[in-house]
Order: sequence, then C-alpha cells, then structure tokens
Amino acid sequence: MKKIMVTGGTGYIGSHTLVDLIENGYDVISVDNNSRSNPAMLRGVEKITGKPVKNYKVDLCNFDDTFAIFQENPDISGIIHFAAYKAVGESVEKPLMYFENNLVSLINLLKCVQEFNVPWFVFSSSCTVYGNPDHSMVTEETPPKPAASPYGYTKQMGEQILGEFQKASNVQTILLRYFNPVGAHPSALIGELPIGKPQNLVPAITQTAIGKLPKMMVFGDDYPTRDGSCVRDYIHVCDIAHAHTLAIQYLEECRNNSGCEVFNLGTGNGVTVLEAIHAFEKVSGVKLNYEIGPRRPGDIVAIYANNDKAKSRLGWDPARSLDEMMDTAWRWELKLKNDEQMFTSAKSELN
Ligand SMILES: NC(=O)c1ccc[n+]([C@@H]2O[C@H](COP(=O)([O-])OP(=O)(O)OC[C@H]3O[C@@H](n4cnc5c(N)ncnc54)[C@H](O)[C@@H]3O)[C@@H](O)[C@H]2O)c1
Ligand SMILES: O=c1ccn([C@@H]2O[C@H](COP(=O)(O)OP(=O)(O)O[C@H]3O[C@H](CO)[C@H](O)[C@H](O)[C@H]3O)[C@@H](O)[C@H]2O)c(=O)[nH]1
Repeated sequence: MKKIMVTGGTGYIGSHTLVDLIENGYDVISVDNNSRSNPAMLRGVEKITGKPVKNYKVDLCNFDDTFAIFQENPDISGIIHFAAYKAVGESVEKPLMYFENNLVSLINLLKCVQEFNVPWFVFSSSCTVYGNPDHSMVTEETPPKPAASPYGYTKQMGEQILGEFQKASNVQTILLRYFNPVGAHPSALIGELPIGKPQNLVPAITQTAIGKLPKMMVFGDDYPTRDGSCVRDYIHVCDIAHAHTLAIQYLEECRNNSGCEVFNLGTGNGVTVLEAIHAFEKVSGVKLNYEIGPRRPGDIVAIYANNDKAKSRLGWDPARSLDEMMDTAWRWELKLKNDEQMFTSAKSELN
C-alpha cells in the first residue's frame, strides 16, 4: 500500500482528500499545525473511512521538525501539499507572513523530497494565477497575469519553484489549479470551517441562512455578465478531492509526459452570484436575506475553467451539480449548529 503525505490534512480540501485516498486504497499521514483548522476534522475522516489517521502537528516552516517526519516515514511515495494560508485580504495586509508561510513551507518540503527521494509531488494551485483574464474561459495555456494579491503571488511562485525544482530533480510533479471549491462530504461529517467572518460566497450564504450573520451582501450587480453579478466556476470539494487521487494514480502509472504538468480543476460552467444564491434557496427552502452592495475591490469579473485536459488525461469526471454543492454545504452548516459543542471543545486544542 503506497503511503501519501497530505499536508494541510485537517483543512477543508485536505480532509476530503484524505477520505478519497483512503477509499482508494492509499495509506495516509497528515501534517498540519492546525493554525487554520480544527483537529476535530480528522475524527470526521475516521468516522467516514473507519480508519485511524495520524496527524503530525508540525509547522512546515520548521525544517528540523519537518525532516523528522520523513525520518519516521522513509517510505512516503508521494506528497499532496495543501498547507498554506489562503485569505486574499489578509495577505494584502500581511504580505510577509504569506510569503514566509507559503513559500518556506514549500521549500522545506522540497528539501526533504530531495533528501528522501520522494518520487511524486502534487501542489495546490489556484485559478488566481490567471488574474483577470481576457477571456472568461481559461485553459492551462492561458498566460498567467500579475496576481491580484500576495496570496496569488505565492501560488505563482510556488508553481515556478516546482517547475525549476522538477527540471533539476526529476520529481514527478502536478500543479492543480482549483477554481471555487464548495460544498461538503455528503455525510456532513467534514466540511469547511471558515475562521472569523466568511469572505467566500458559499459560507456567507449558509451562515446567513442559519442566522449566524444577519444578512449578506452581493458585491455588485453592474458587471457585464448575464445578470450583472460576477461569474465563477464552483466545483464540489469531493470532485476536487478525487482529482488528487487520480493525479497520484497518473504519476504512479508514469503517464506524466512533461515531468511537471498543470491541470485546471473546475466544472467548466460559469455561475453568477445571484444564480448561486437562487440555487441555494431552491435546495434549502430558505429565503436568503441578501442585499446588493458595491463591487468588492479586486474582484475578477468572470472566470471559468476549460477542464478538457483533466477529463481526458486524468479521467476526471466532475459530475456533482450546483444543487448538490449547495445541499451538502447547507447540511454541513446545520450539522455544525448541532455539533457546536464538539467543535468548541476541539477549538481549545488550537495552537
Ligand atoms: N479553498 C479554496 O477556495 C482554494 C482555492 C484555490 C486554492 N486553494 C489552495 O488549496 C489549499 C487548501 O485549501 P483549503 O481551502 O483546504 O484551506 P484550509 O485553510 O482549510 O487548509 C489549509 C491547512 O494548512 C494548514 N497550514 C497552514 N500553514 C501551515 C504550516 N506552515 N504548517 C503546517 N500546516 C499549515 C492549516 O492549519 C490548514 O489546516 C491551499 O493551498 C489553498 O491556497 C484553496
Ligand atoms: O459575501 C460575499 C462573498 C462573495 N461574493 C461574491 O461571490 C463571488 C465569489 O467570491 P469568493 O470570495 O467566494 O471567491 P473568489 O473567486 O473571489 O476567490 C476565491 O478564488 C480565488 C481564485 O480566483 C482565490 O483562490 C481565492 O483564494 C478564493 O477565495 C465573487 O463574485 C464575490 O464578489 C459576494 O457577493 N458576497
């Protein structure tokens, strides 16, 4: 059984990927310092899979502690590197914190990859690398534009570091550019746990619907789109998670032609903010208290993926609908309300 190290395993996408890897026969370990997540999330992973999962509570910016995990696990076949800070606004306020955390952690990991001859590396990138594109549908060949934030630069630089490292080391590398991951596992045992007031659309919708937030704002309805609100490519987190298993299988079967390959992970459908809200209202039966507000500075007008490459090369089939995304996000929010106790007590473990 191949062993995969998942960094950021107690986070949103990492936890769903642990489930998918285990269900597909991989042995996993997680490395997460819980700086942005709740350790209780792993209990959800264990309940779904029936398997215990070990998390190393280590800051990947600490080289010695990171190295020690590899010494203890010299049989790691691949790394899926999710661990990073991801809040765009915070990165504008604290750029050095973002560059340090997101880049030092990556470099430390790559030094260990080199030392321990780990053959496969999968990196969490983002459609943020395309900036505000000239055409809404982007392929992997669409040239990256200057990033809109320090967070975006950490993803662009991460891709560059991996591209150069791959040429020098021959580590088989995949860069996955996620569009907008949303929703939760259908069991409602794991999902997204935003820290503080949610900045992203779907948590803002579900928290408003449940009454944690009094109302939500639609940031602009005067864009040149079909209803005036921005267009994004929302993609179910379980479909994103499965793409990681497929990426590992792709590397395992040596189907990686160039050594460092990029894949867009989106559904290929552009959805407006108002369409997303209406889909939520339909599946939940809850009328959302929202207001049209001003545009959010820095927002991209419209972007969605051309996902042909991931479909044809990885055999990926992102089949879950917008309704399923909204339904699972809503059921997770309802579950969180009931299980608040579990997450509050687990929060005391944070830091
Ligand atoms: N969620 C999105 O919308 C989205 C979109 C595009 C790309 N991404 C990227 O996908 C990855 C995962 O995103 P997510 O939504 O699961 O985020 P998340 O915040 O839920 O998970 C990231 C995890 O990394 C951990 N972490 C951060 N720095 C660390 C460090 N130095 N050492 C050890 N652990 C550390 C955090 O505690 C957290 O659990 C990130 O790299 C993010 O930038 C996310
Ligand atoms: O309360 C809210 C929150 C969001 N929106 C709108 O909903 C859309 C989606 O916004 P998100 O913040 O959920 O997603 P973004 O696409 O703007 O940003 C996300 O995708 C980016 C890639 O483009 C980066 O990866 C970033 O980290 C990640 O948050 C945008 O039009 C935004 O203006 C609202 O109207 N109200």
